[in-house]
Amino acid sequence: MSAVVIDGKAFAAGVRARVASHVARLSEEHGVVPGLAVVLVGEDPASQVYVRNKGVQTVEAGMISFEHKLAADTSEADLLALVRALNADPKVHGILVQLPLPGHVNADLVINTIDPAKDVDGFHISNVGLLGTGQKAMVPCTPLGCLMMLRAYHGSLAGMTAVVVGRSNIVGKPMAQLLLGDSCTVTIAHSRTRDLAAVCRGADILVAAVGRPEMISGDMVKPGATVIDVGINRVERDGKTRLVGDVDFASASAVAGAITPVPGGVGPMTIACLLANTLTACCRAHGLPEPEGLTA
Ligand SMILES: Nc1nc2c(c(=O)[nH]1)N[C@@H](CN(C=O)c1ccc(C(=O)N[C@@H](CCC(=O)O)C(=O)O)cc1)CN2
Repeated sequence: MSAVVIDGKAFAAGVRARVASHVARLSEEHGVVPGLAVVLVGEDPASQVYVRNKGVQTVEAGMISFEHKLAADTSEADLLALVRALNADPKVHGILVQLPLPGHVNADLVINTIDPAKDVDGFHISNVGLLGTGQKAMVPCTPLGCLMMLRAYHGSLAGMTAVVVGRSNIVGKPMAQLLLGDSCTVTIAHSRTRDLAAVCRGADILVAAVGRPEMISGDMVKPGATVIDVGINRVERDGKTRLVGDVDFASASAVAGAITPVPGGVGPMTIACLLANTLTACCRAHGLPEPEGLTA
């Protein structure tokens, strides 16, 4: 293996520490404490773990955590009523509805009912539009985390060729917008891209967000490229469940210049950036200066 392994766990700890020190100053100097409300509908085991970790890390950062755990058969109308109540609550600066939602609920409707200023996931159509037009937005946490790590590793990204494999609203599309905003030349590739391997081999920065275990192999990586693996896939190996990314780490790390592992790469940055977004939303709500280096 020749690639530098980018330690997302350590990087995320640094982001959380910076958030915590800004939160402490906010409370001392202005008497303001950021509040994050997380809504979980149902009992999906992975979602339960993510929501628990969000609550713990919110409190560790000195913020207030409001958890709303609703039964899987909660009606769409009741969920919308809760979102509207959180919109109106001045102690709540950030609102996150954990995805996926049960099938009987219209996820787009729920997300678009969140006050865009409190939409710390950055999924509301207003924030999507603001990001796409280069205006001040709430930025989705996972792509924001990837951008922070890329900036820290490279300094300027200007002029680099970036390929994002995956076109989801949560990761692929906002990631491409952020890289474009940092003056990369960006291609969004996907499962129907012709000669995907050749497209990927053109990338100085290769972001894999396809949701297919170990699909990106070393022969698809340009020598020296930076590979960011957003995938979180649970697979059965030798009778055990293992977590793997969308990148085949063994072969890709032999070719890449730098690579994020799974676990311990992009994943921990998702919650760290959620805390950063909650702090940003709180500062904006109170007309206070935003924390530097924690936004796009
Ligand atoms: N409303 C949202 N729902 C979901 C989001 C989101 O950003 N907003 N993202 C994912 C889940 N997610 C946070 O919600 C999340 C995923 C992964 C991790 C993480 O730290 N992963 C670890 C491994 C953890 C494990 O063992 O499972 C890693 O990669 O090292 C944090 C948060 C879907 N839903």
